[in-house]
Amino acid sequence: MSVPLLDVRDLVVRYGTVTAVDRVSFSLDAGETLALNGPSGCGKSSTALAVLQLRRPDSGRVRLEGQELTGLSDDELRPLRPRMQPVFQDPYGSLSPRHRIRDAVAEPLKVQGRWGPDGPARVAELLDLVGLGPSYGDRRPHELSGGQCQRAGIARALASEPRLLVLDEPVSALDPSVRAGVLNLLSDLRDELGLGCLFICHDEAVVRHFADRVVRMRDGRIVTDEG
Ligand SMILES: Nc1ncnc2c1ncn2[C@@H]1O[C@H](COP(=O)(O)OP(=O)(O)OP(=O)(O)O)[C@@H](O)[C@H]1O
Repeated sequence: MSVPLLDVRDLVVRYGTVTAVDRVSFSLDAGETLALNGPSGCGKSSTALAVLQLRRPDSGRVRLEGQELTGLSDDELRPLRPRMQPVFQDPYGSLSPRHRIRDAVAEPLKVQGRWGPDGPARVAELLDLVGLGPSYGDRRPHELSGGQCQRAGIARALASEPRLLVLDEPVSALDPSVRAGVLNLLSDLRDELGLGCLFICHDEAVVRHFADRVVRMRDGRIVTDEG
């Protein structure tokens, strides 16, 4: 039996007396999109943060490609973090306003020791992959539209060569006219690169269109798991 890309078991996240995520379990394969859907406050973002280990879960397990993440120290997690990359709702929030897009996309390559003579070409390739021509590399985030900026954020995430994208409402802040373009880009990347996508989304129509499977949450718990 093959190991799932992501396996989450009995995940619990508490904020004081509030149990935001209450024994949530699901798994996700490479090349698959699993949506977490449900009303505001049901625990979707807390689940995403706990999967990414940006908010350590109070209990439960998170395994990425069979490797247990919970219980690892920050130092032990660091080399594994590139494998799981977040894309958040605010397209401008993930990019420093001071840096040109080219530098934002190059940064993970440099930090991870993968910057060499072919670095600039790799950055151009990543921008092309998300539908941004090379001239966008010269711009700063405020010189891009929300949709273009989200594309640049996706290019930066891809620079880490992730296996898993955790997409937390990636199109909710965008103009409705550009949402479909960004969603289609994400589906194409998922298919081309065999990425697993954990897709947090409150919009039922978007979820139906984009996800292979849907996990619905309410009050921190999973209420159904379709598919
Ligand atoms: N940092 C925090 N401190 C205290 N309580 C929090 C914190 N973050 C979330 N919560 C609470 O945890 C519960 C789940 O919130 P969470 O943001 O995970 O849900 P969500 O489904 O993503 O909601 P939304 O769609 O509105 O972002 C809510 O009751 C929320 O008020």
